[in-house]
Order: sequence, then C-alpha cells, then structure tokens
Amino acid sequence: MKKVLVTGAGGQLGQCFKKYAEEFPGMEFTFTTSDEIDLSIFGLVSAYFRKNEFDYCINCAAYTNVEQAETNREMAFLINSEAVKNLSEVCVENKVVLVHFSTDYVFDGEKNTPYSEEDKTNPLNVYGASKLYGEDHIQQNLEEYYIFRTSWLYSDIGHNFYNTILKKAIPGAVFNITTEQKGTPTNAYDLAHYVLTIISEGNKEYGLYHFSNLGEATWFDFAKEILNLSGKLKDVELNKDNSYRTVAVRPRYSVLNKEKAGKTFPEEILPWKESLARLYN
Ligand SMILES: NC(=O)C1=CN([C@@H]2O[C@H](COP(=O)(O)OP(=O)(O)OC[C@H]3O[C@@H](n4cnc5c(N)ncnc54)[C@H](OP(=O)(O)O)[C@@H]3O)[C@@H](O)[C@H]2O)C=CC1
Ligand SMILES: Cc1cn([C@H]2C[C@H](O)[C@@H](COP(=O)(O)OP(=O)(O)O[C@H]3O[C@@H](C)C(=O)[C@@H](O)[C@H]3O)O2)c(=O)[nH]c1=O
Repeated sequence: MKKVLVTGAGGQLGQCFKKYAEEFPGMEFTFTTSDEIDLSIFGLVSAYFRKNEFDYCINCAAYTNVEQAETNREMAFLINSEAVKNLSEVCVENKVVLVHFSTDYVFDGEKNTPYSEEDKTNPLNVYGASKLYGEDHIQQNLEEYYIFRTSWLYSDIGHNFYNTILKKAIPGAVFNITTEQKGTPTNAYDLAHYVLTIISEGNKEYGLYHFSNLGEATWFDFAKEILNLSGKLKDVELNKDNSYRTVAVRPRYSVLNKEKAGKTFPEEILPWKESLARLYN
C-alpha cells in the first residue's frame, strides 16, 4: 500500500485528486488543507512528516492569484517558493517522492511553437517568477521528484476561468475576452488522474514534465466553447477584446510540448475540447 499525502487539498486540483482517490485502492490517502499544515512554516511541516510516514507527497498548494501576486509579491514567494523549499527539504529527509505542479507562466511567450522542458524560462509576472523559484528548490534538493508544468487549469471546482464564465453567463451578459494569449486549457481532473496512474504503476522516471490537454486556443476560443457547450452562447454577447486590461503581463504564447510525457507515461492525453465536453456529460 502506497501512502500518499496530498497538500493544498482544499483547492481546485487537490479536490480533483480527492474525487479519484477511491479509484486507486492501492494507495492510502491523507488530504491536508492550509488550516491543518501551513506549508510556509518549516517546523510544522517537518514535525508533521516525522509523525506520519508517507511514500509520496502531492503538493497542490500554491498562491494562484496572478493579478494580486503583482502587489502581494511577498506572499506569492512565501507560498510558491519558500513553502516548496520546506517541502523539498522535508521530503529528502524522510525519503518521500515529491509531486509538484508548475505553470506555463514560467515562459515569456516569445516562441511560436510549443515549449519543451529544455526551453529557456523567463517569467513575465510575479506569479510565474515565484513558481520558477519553487521548481529550482525542488531540483536542487531532491532527486526523486516529479514537476508537472501545466496550463490554464479548469474544472467545476473552485476559482478558474471556466467557473468565472459560467457564473456570469446569465441572459444578456456581455463578455469581452482577449485573443492576445494562446495556450491550452487543461482539465484538472485529467491531470489528477494522470498523476495517480503514474504513481500507482510505481514509475520511477523522475523529473520535469509538461502536461496540458492537446491543441491550442485563445481565452476567447475557450470562453466560446464553454458557452457553446453549456447552451448559453445564444443568450449572451461575446466579443473579442484585444485591450482587456490586467495588472500582470501574461505570455502571448504558452502552449506546452507534451512529447516527453507522451514517451514516458502510458496514459492518453485528450484534446482540450474533448476533455472540456466531459464536464457536461
Ligand atoms: N489554476 C491554474 O490555472 C493553474 C495552476 N497551476 C498550478 O497547479 C497547482 C494547483 O492549482 P489550483 O488547484 O488551481 O490552485 P488553488 O488556488 O485552487 O489551490 C491552492 C491551494 O493552496 C492552498 N494554500 C495556499 N497557501 C498555503 C499554505 N501556506 N499552506 C498550505 N496550503 C496552502 C490554498 O488553501 P487556502 O485557500 O486555505 O489558503 C488552496 O487550497 C498549483 O501549483 C498551481 O500553481 C499551474 C497552471 C495553471
Ligand atoms: C475574466 C476575463 C479574463 N480575460 C483575460 C484576462 C487574462 O488575460 C486571461 C485569463 O484570465 P484569468 O485571470 O482568468 O486567468 P489567469 O489567472 O491568467 O490564469 C492563469 O492562472 C495561473 C494560476 C496559471 O498558472 C496559468 O496557467 C493560467 O491558468 O483572460 C478577459 O479577456 N476577459 C474576461 O472577462
């Protein structure tokens, strides 16, 4: 029986892991939220790992408010970098494999073809920079880790673009959505299932991987498909907006190349529209 700790379990991805737990009877799960262990306090994390034995730690905790990170830099770095450093040190000490998630926002978006794991990073915003520091701590401290860089995560849980669009989609609503960024929407359930399959098979191909659904879209394309599938497209006004104002700069292009993951792991990765449609079935 593999003992698996999921941290940040109250968030979007953490809750997706929780939903799949029963499908993986070979694993014994412990889910913790920020109320139970504040990962930014080393002593708490260290004591918790000494008291409990785990084989894996799946870290879903993060500071994910891209806009607020610009003015709340300290908090973004505390959670996305310092807390990850804490976890990586404690994982080494206790021989725990760390599974962690990072973001397409570590790239500057100057490329026009999908970013691979070898491509140069150059974050444009505080969130992206803080996540990159988190990656570095893991790579410096640990050998047995998986970092999955993913993009545009959504699900029916928590705060994400999908839920923002659906909540606002009352008859007569007007949407102005940017076409200035291209990336890939990724179903958080797909990511959770992908990771659990890897762990359950006892895989030891540790390292940095890119994982998103297949294909590419602008945020406008994504919003259109969400509204279309929900049957609400006809009741709202949807406009392309090339001057939508944000505080944080986002990469113009951040599609991830999934070749490495595809060659290493057996699970099929779905095209983004196909995966999105599954939320409506
Ligand atoms: N959402 C997205 O579009 C994308 C996300 N990612 C990455 O995927 C991962 C999961 O993201 P997602 O589930 O969407 O994020 P959420 O914001 O939904 O969840 C993050 C969780 O982290 C918890 N947390 C924050 N601070 C601490 C702390 N000090 N100690 C313990 N827990 C803490 C929060 O708990 P509380 O609310 O109680 O503070 C929250 O439940 C993150 O690493 C993120 O960077 C990557 C690409 C895209
Ligand atoms: C709500 C809204 C957003 N937008 C734009 C703003 C922004 O450029 C883009 C996305 O908006 P959001 O703020 O919802 O998404 P954002 O917070 O940028 O999402 C990011 O979150 C972090 C955690 C990640 O790691 C990234 O992969 C990515 O998913 O869409 C519009 O054009 N119109 C709208 O009505």
